Amino acid sequence: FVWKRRRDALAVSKGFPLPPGPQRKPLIGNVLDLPREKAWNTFLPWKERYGDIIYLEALGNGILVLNTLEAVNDLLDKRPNNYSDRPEFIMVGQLMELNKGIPLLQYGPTWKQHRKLTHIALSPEAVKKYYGVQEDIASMYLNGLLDEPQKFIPLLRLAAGRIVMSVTYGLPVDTPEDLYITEAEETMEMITKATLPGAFLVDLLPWLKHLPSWLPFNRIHEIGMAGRKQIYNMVNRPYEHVKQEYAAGTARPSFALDCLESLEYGNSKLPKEEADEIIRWSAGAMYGAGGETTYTTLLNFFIAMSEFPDVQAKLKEELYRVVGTGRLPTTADRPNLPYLNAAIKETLRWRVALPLSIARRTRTPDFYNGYFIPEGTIVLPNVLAMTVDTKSGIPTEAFAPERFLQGKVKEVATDPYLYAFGFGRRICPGKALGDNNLFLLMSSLMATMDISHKLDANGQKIPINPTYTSNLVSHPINFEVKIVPRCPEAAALIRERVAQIA
Ligand code: HEM
Repeated sequence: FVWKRRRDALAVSKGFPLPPGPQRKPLIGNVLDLPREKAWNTFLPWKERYGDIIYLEALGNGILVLNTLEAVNDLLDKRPNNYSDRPEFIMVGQLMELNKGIPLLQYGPTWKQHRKLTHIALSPEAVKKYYGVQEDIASMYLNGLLDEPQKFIPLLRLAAGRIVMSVTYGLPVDTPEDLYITEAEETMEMITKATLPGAFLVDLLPWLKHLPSWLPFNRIHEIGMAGRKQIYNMVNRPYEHVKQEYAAGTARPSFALDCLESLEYGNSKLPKEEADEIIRWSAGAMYGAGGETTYTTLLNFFIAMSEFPDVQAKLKEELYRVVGTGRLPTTADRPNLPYLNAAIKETLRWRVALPLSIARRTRTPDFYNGYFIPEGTIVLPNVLAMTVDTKSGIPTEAFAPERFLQGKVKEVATDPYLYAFGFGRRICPGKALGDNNLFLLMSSLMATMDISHKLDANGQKIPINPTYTSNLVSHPINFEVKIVPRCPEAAALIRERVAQIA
């Protein structure tokens, strides 16, 4: 550590300063400048003060905030060997062993093996076989809304969870909540809490993990082991289920089945146990990565539709004109729905689900635009800053799909697909699948439901002022909207569609 600091200092003294940022205090650096919650809100105005890249230091750890797409592309896309590692999480990653899954795996041969499987099983071509499952689950969600519209949030969680479970393990679309899904939800909640900054002292002082477990007051290993058990259950149970079905020849199409076949499970060049481990953990990573992101983006869509009824009216007009009112939209309709496609982009931009993406870490020292970036620096793409639209002329706070439509504005806003799903070699491998989730859920909601503010006893609109969580995936909580079928025929359409599900 001392050697590293010396070398860093040397480079700085050679005329390469660290990037600009708030003044660092001796020893503690910028600890007092960093908020405990939603750091992205603090970073946003800093862009104006310090520029496109900002450097901070907290207890000896360097943090680089990249405020523009250009800086992110220059470093994460064009220098992948140096910018594709993840920061080390001691409690969740090492002690609970979550770093066996793709999102936390360090860039290297094991990560590459996992990613190869995701390319085979989640490529835009491969995920076409899940369109039917996604359409079924979207219509089941609408059916749930007919019966219990006030439960639109838990029902959405269930729908997002079912899609991931069906796609990953081939579980039936009506998989009951208590079969794997509740367990996965509880595990994800535990992981989310454990990764909040400051949750565990051992993440700030890694040497604590070497303290023997028998020491009084040392609960690090006990907590780590309990978390590990929970994570192992989440990863193992559905995988063992699909393996049994595979052996019996009854497995439905799924990510796990594709992987088992592509590695010619049991007959692979890789030793069987190694192949087994790779499939188990690459499948096990999907729930955490795919469920919450879909759910969060849709919640923001519900808010936008209530707050911007004129956009909702335009979406409906387009759907009635293109799809008609006699059936629900399917993925095949997508190319004919430009306004809806622009609304999906706008939902990804308006309240971006991962405002700081997923952090990276530099492997070696680097130089960029005359600045020095030390080895081991945590790199945060400031995606929130990228969502600020200064090009189209439409205020950035407005929910306006028009900002992405050629001919409607002088210059279209930056395409959110360039930042919402990550960057470079670690870009989201579930992008095609996740994007189709968004399309099907949003289009079928617009085709059948009216979404608006709830009214109080005096008939006044109840304002929607959600709080946003401070998690990696920041979702809105504590809000309500009114959801009603647009007409009895739309309700009947949903019931008929659900009755067709085998
Ligand atoms: C609206 C939906 C989604 C959004 C907005 C989203 C966004 C992201 C982002 C921002 C990253 C970080 C990439 C980086 O480090 O540069 C990521 C990674 C990842 N996503 Fe997604 N995602 C979505 C859906 C999904 C789905 C449906 C799956 C799989 C079923 C999935 C699987 C993954 C995995 C495995 C990673 C880790 C990749 C790695 O570290 O190499 N995502 N996603």
